[in-house]
Amino acid sequence: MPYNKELEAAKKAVSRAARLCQRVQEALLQSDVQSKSDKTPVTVADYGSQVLVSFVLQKELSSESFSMVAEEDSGDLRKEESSETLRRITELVNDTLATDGSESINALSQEDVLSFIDSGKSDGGSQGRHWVLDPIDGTKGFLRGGQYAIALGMLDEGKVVLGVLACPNLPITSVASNDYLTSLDKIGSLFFAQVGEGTYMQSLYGSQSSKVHVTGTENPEEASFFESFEAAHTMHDLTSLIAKKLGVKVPPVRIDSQAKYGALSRGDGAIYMRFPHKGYREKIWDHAAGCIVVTEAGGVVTDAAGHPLDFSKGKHLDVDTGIIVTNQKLMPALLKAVRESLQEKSSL
Ligand SMILES: Nc1ncnc2c1ncn2[C@@H]1O[C@H](COP(=O)(O)O)[C@@H](O)[C@H]1OP(=O)(O)O
Ligand SMILES: [Mg+2]
Ligand SMILES: [Mg+2]
Ligand SMILES: [Mg+2]
Repeated sequence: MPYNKELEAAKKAVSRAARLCQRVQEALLQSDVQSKSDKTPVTVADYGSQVLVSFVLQKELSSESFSMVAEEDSGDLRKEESSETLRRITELVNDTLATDGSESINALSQEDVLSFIDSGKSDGGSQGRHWVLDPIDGTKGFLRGGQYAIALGMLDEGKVVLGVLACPNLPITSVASNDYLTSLDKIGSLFFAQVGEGTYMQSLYGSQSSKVHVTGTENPEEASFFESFEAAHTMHDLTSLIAKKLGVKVPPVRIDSQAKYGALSRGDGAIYMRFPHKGYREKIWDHAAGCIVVTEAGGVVTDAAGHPLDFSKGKHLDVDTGIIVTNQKLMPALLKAVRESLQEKSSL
């Protein structure tokens, strides 16, 4: 398969980054939380995860040219007041690499750490290959001890051709209802897909993978839907109006991050809706990996007008109003419910 080598490197990279994130989540200290200039929480784990993914990909694929579009940059970390944070990230990255133990490497210096973060500075686009990384997607979920994902995709000529989602807190069995919050099942799911080859899932700690499919349901009354946990990230009133019009009976399952795409790809729920508040612009790293994981599992991802997502335009995704995800059978009815709800809302 054309992207096998890249897929193996991507799985290795996100699995390592997931271990680093778990260590930080377990020992989450107030001092690990910083604020970027846009006021979103960013932790040593976001930076550390980006360093590890970047490091592993470049090491495993050393013969290929490397371009990556990633969420974090080193600007704030280069400021004097961040020297303790930079020291902690460097220590965390080196400890994670050392406890992995699979190969001997020289410890990374603080300068190496900054430069691995900055190797995610590409703008992507419609030509050549570009990795697309969200080192921690769902930072708010991460800080709350909830769901988050390390999301890594690859673009080739503007199309997403592979995607890997590590979801360290997602049970490997279904999260079809809000009971997942108290699930005692084994947690840690890894989803991966490459174009034309389907989507697979395995435990984050095992190698046995199995093919997954979106649900085949045609009946909205049986369909459950996923949406953001955070009300600031999606209009919960709009999604509940759409769900009502469609005939969905069960309450929404609220999960942080692209773990929603993973859960949908294995049929835990049938619909994912995301309608950010006015003025928010979507980024490619928030959807690239999730999008291919769902489409290769038989699902459909479009904007509110039914257009496929276009990842070839740089860092941003320009979508009409919001993003909707479901299976092929339910999509026509979902699009109709979305259209009617948006009209109703705009006439209020
Ligand atoms: N105001 C906002 N509206 C919508 N999405 C946001 C907003 N602020 C941050 N995000 C991003 O939304 C995604 C999480 O959405 P959710 O968990 O609700 O599905 C994350 O990528 C998060 O960024 P980040 O990667 O920094 O956590
Ligand atoms: Mg962020
Ligand atoms: Mg994100
Ligand atoms: Mg992030």
